[in-house]
Amino acid sequence: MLVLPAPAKLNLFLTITGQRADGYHLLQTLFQFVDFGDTLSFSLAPQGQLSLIDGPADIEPEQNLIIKAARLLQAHTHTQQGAQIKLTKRLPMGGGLGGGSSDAATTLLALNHLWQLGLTRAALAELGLRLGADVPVFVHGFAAFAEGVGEQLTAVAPAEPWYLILWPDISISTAGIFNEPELIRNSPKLALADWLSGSHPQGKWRNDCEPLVKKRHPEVAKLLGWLVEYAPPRMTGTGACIFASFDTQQAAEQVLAKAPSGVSGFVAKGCNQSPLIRALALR
Ligand SMILES: C[C@@](CO)(OP(=O)(O)O)[C@H](O)COP(=O)(O)OP(=O)(O)OC[C@H]1O[C@@H](n2ccc(N)nc2=O)[C@H](O)[C@@H]1O
Ligand SMILES: Nc1ncnc2c1ncn2[C@@H]1O[C@H](COP(=O)(O)OP(=O)(O)O)[C@@H](O)[C@H]1O
Repeated sequence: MLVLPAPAKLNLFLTITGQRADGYHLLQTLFQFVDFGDTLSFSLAPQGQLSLIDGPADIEPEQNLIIKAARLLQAHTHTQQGAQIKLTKRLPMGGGLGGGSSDAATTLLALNHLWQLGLTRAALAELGLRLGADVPVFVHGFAAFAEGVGEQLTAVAPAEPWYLILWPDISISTAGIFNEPELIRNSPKLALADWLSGSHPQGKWRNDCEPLVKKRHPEVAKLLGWLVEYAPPRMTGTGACIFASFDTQQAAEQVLAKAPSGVSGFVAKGCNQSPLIRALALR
């Protein structure tokens, strides 16, 4: 049996610089992983059979990105092999932590290993992009400045602080936010060096989705207003998760312990190499 993590990602900043003809948005974002997420277990099954244990009840197995990733790999390689996959879900869905995309990436890497397919990381990332714009960064597993729809990656090494990650009890649809006419879509496109030196005119840690999400989801605005009393808060992706960085685990835990009722969260360490890649390298 192969047991592997599917870590969360944070968008340390995120701007939208335009839109493609197919409707997808052009982004500039900084992805970093944290050492907390879902866990997946894989064992071999005969005759191409695929099954998922403990998938979220509100997602049909065939709609789950885990099964979609496995089927895509089967179709691409014509393998006759199957798998039984068990999911331990810890990340909130629709939280901007990329849990579904991370589950898909872990599935692609795990089954490539288990089925001995020999596909390269680049080939798996290309397949993954068909499942979601966020999948390639999880397949490559290095902290990255991303452009395009989030798939053009440049490795970077931002500081690795402790993060407090919090969310109100809501789920936000990524497609819903990207479909809103009011969304900021014309941020200036900056060179990576300018981003890193903090010379963005609208602030180094900007997230263009935040003003709209705050307007549509007052719970997020309220939580950002609460966290700012302790540390500068940011939002990841299209929300609903918000986060702040701390020098120590203890400092982050102390704020978590004071979180208002109805708010969930965890403390995790930022990591520039994904826990998934680390776990695979140790095998
Ligand atoms: C916004 C980001 C930032 O990291 O994070 P999340 O908030 O979802 O975690 C991602 O780009 C999300 O990636 P992912 O969640 O894989 O999105 P997808 O499934 O590919 O797309 C969902 C929908 O969002 C819109 N979409 C997504 C990405 C993008 N660059 N432009 C878009 O317009 C499209 O309408 C698409 O139908
Ligand atoms: N294994 C999975 N885990 C989470 N969400 C999944 C999964 N498979 C499909 N989905 C769908 O993908 C959507 C986006 O999920 P997720 O990646 O967790 O959030 P976000 O894109 O906001 O970071 C969910 O609302 C759900 O409908």
